[in-house]
Amino acid sequence: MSLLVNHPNRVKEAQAELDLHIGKDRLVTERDILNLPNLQATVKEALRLYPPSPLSAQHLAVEDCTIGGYHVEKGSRVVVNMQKIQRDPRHYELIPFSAGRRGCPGAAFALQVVHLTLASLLHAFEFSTDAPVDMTESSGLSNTKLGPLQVSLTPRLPNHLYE
Ligand code: HEM
Repeated sequence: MSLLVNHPNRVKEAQAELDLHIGKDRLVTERDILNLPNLQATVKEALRLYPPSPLSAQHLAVEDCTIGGYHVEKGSRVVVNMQKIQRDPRHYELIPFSAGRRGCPGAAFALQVVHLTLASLLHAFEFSTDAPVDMTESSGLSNTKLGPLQVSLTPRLPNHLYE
């Protein structure tokens, strides 16, 4: 949402897609998400630039192995810097939920909730701020904005849909 507020044209694009597929006479439902490629791309880009978990969990090497040309000794603990990889054009991969056998088992559920929440907010409200949103991140294992997001919301659907 913070990224979108800083890119008003992308908000307009996302809202145009919502108005086309859903209209203004009803609210978004989970079934609509498949028809919203622009919304899905927006979520992917936000997860690429600001993965909620920038580093993977620690993974223990159970045997000697080679990763990307580096020798990893049995017993080593390996942490993957996913945020760095996602921003590096030489190694670009979209892996906000990590990957492989120990990748996030909640990924499908998380995406379902994020898509529906973002779509519902964009469909139902216009967003405005006095100044660009400060994207400074706090330090820590999870990726949190240093300051809260403060925006003014204006309804953009008929009154009865907010009852
Ligand atoms: C946008 C939301 C979420 C993101 C970005 C995320 C990301 C991650 C990441 C990066 C890992 C580490 C995987 C690894 O190191 O290989 C992880 C692990 C895990 N996540 Fe999520 N997660 C999210 C939401 C959820 C939800 C909603 C659930 C449960 C309903 C969940 C349950 C778990 C569990 C149980 C693990 C540990 C898996 C294991 O060690 O085998 N996550 N998640």
